[in-house]
Amino acid sequence: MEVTLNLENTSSKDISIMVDAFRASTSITLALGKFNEVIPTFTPEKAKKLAKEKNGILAGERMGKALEGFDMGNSPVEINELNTKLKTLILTTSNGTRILENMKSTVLIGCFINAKAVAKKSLILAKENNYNHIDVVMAGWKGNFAIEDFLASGEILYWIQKELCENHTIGEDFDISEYAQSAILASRDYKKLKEVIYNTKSSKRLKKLGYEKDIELSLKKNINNNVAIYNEGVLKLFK
Ligand SMILES: O=C(O)[C@H](CS(=O)(=O)O)OP(=O)(O)O
Ligand SMILES: [Mg+2]
Repeated sequence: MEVTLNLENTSSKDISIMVDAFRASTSITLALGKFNEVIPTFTPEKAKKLAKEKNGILAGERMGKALEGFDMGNSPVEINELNTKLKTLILTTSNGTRILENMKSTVLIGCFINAKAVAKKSLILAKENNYNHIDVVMAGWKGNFAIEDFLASGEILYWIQKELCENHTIGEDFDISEYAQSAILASRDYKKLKEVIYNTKSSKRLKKLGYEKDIELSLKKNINNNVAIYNEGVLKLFK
């Protein structure tokens, strides 16, 4: 079993865990507690068209700001407070949903709030399908490194490493890349982690737009067991 970490593009044909802590992964994870399915689109135009066809809630942002004519932006707090009978959420975001387009492996969605759950599910999926490569893929910001995704990936990788160490021998049965090991090490001091993330460009941009509560919620560790799996263009709960 090979466990790696990448930015934006996956190196695995087996399993990729897309990590966009602020905010697409957190939004999708919480949305699957409200909706049967989340359909990510790569453009706002496609999102509008699909929302009509599917009679779904239309959610999306660019640069953090809710898109004109949409029902809502990409706020996990707002998604969590939704009260709707509709069963489909259409979501288009600047980074997280966009990078799904090029992923040819089985894709799970990870973030701080479901880190332990997505780590466990990825190993179950690997075992069931005889997969040998789990790649954690940071969404970043417009192709650039974003520390919140690095540290959220570190939390997910910590649980993958813990599970593997309990049942296997490192270096013989599995290998964790040095990049992935760096994320695990960097994510261990939770107090320091929150301090650093609250002062990032992403946090400053979201605070300026009035989304401070999204930052707070997205940084909570392991409060939710929803794990989304991406199949034929649709995100559903991986049961
Ligand atoms: O909606 C978000 O939080 C971000 C946009 S930005 O980084 O705030 O500009 O999109 P995401 O695709 O969730 O990273
Ligand atoms: Mg983001």
